[in-house]
Amino acid sequence: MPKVKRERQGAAQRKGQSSTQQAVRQSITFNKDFGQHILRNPMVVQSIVDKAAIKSSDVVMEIGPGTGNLTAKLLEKAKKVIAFEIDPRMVAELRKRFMGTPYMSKLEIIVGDCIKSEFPDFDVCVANMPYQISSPFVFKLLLHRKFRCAVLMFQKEFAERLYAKPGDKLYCRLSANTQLMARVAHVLKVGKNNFKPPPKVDSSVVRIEPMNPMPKINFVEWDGLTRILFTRKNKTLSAIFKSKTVIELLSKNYQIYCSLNEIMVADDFDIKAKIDEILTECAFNETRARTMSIDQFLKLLERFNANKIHFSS
Ligand SMILES: C[S@@+](CC[C@H](N)C(=O)[O-])C[C@H]1O[C@@H](n2cnc3c(N)ncnc32)[C@H](O)[C@@H]1O
Repeated sequence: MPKVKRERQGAAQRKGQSSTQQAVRQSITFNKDFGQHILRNPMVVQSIVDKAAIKSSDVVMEIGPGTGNLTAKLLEKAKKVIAFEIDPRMVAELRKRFMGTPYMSKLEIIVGDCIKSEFPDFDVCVANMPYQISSPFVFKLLLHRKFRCAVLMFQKEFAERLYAKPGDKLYCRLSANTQLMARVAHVLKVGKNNFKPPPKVDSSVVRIEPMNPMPKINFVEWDGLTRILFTRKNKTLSAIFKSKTVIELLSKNYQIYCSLNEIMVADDFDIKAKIDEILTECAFNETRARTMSIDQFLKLLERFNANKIHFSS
């Protein structure tokens, strides 16, 4: 072994690090394209695992185990850990780290992109994942539904949008979509220096618990409504539903739904009058998306759909 490697190893041993951790430190160059920022603060690792409240009967799905700092703690608690890792070099490091330990039999590694792969059955999800996949991952996870909780690290600003409340500056479509399907709580802020190499941004950990039962709604309709409202989140609903583009879209769908139900085909005037009636009945004329609660969106959607006004054709 070259002299410099032996010396580094000696220093690491004095700091009480295991030989597997040292091997990892010496052999990997981190790939920015895969968002590889290794969590190196054991206290943060422990807080994440504690918040996940893992039972000994749980299957944990981990996204992006990297060199395995979180994985090691998850394996201590869970019945099984299924880890998605896109980078084969990291997979090799993981195998090196856990090979020959009692944990290896509890660890299943899926080599590939977690966004493009089907999720296995799991109870708890834990992830310090690359921030570029945050948004598609959250939606994939929420639509998967069948899990108890997820404890996830995100870029701080993304996390803040997940749990922002109506009226908060960061409240947006992401907040409403997420909170429709889950309870989201902030767990911990994590500064850049807790990672190696340090990212350019600060991070936050959130805990997500899917609603049980999930609201029984048509998500395409929900998405259509919230998309229209949040792209104009500072405008009153009354102004939004007077806009030519919005009325054109809704009239087209209205005609389709009316003819499906063998109702006489309506013109733009009919739909405008109906929308006016609904907004007045719900007292939403002066309401703006940026202050609307999930229940208010649901109420508006229900009233629109009950009157054959749809956001998808
Ligand atoms: C921020 S690092 C975290 C590593 C480790 N969990 C930790 O906390 O130290 C993100 C990890 O996710 C992996 N990764 C990136 N994109 C991925 C994807 N689409 N699917 C699965 N893993 C991915 C990277 O290779 C990297 O190991």
